[in-house]
Amino acid sequence: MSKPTIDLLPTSALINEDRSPLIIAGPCSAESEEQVMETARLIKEVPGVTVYRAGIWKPRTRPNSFEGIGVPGLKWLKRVKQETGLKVACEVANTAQVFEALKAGIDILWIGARTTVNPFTVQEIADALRGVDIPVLVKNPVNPDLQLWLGAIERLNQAGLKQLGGIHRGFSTFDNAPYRNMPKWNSAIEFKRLVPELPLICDPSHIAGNRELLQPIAQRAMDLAFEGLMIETHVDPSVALSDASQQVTPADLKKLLASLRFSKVDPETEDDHYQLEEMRRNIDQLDKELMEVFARRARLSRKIGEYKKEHNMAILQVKRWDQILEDILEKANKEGLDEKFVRSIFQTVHHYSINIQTEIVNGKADA
Ligand SMILES: O=C(O)C(=O)C[C@]1(C(=O)O)C=C[C@@H](O)C=C1
Repeated sequence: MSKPTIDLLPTSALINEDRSPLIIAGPCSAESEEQVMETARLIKEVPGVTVYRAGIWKPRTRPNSFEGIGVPGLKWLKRVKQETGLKVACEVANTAQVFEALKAGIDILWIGARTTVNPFTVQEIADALRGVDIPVLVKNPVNPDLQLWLGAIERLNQAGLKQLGGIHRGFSTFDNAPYRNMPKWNSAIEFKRLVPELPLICDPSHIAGNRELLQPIAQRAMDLAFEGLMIETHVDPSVALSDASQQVTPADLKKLLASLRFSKVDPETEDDHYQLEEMRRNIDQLDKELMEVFARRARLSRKIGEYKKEHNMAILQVKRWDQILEDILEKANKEGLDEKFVRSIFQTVHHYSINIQTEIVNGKADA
């Protein structure tokens, strides 16, 4: 996947000056003025939180559930801003909502996962924001499609928005257990590799779907050098009108944040990392050796492919493959390597070998 160029401001409301993680907290939905204000007063006391979030319009899967308080809730967010000094953020999903949010002086907007999937809507939102200098966070689309996610960010950027960021809220797949949305950390890592300049915030609440998993997910995000966290926080989650099981109290948010290990992002800025450099050179050497071994294996597979063609033999030799895998896993076990890891590598290697031979035998690779 080619790396897109996103033109961002060097400083933005989405990046803390000291590069500490941006912490966004607040209820899933604004429900009443009292709930919004009470939650905000308590969140204000949680160290690290600088942005208050609340859903004003809620895209619900089924009708007849709470779909958000709508425009009146914006006034409450304005009050939060005035009385606590926290920045305020809400989701927008169409142009009418964009205009209302801008009118109310909302500081940060975000685009939800169900909106990111639709380039028409994203383009309409981008057009509505043309010429407005407001930070916008874009949640990943529901499906694990990085191009769609990047495309939404590019649309906003091309409309002149230069304070942008992503929110990783997990992906909906066939089997999400034990999560509400699969984190697919590899996709997040690939996203970071493609747009390293773009701040990436993790939303453990929507990945987890329950309070219990929040801490390990948030820790993983910090270990993967995410630039921030968005955590749904409600003064009393037991009576929340939406997503009750994934919200925490401000007191629990404080405990959760205090439990996290925040590591230094870029060790290369330090002078004294000879040992690390030495180990990295060794890793680079091993990777080179792995490549050479893969190349030798591929050449052998090609030769076997030619032999199979000549002797009209089937490409897949299932007994042999079964034996190879069994031997490899036994060896992996002895070496103390994770079986799942080794199995998936060798399945990929075998699949590649089958493709090489298919091209030789049939003149084209399979899917
Ligand atoms: O042993 C063979 O017949 C091979 O072609 C090698 C190989 C492999 O790459 O491991 C490839 C295809 C077969 O299904 C089994 C094994």
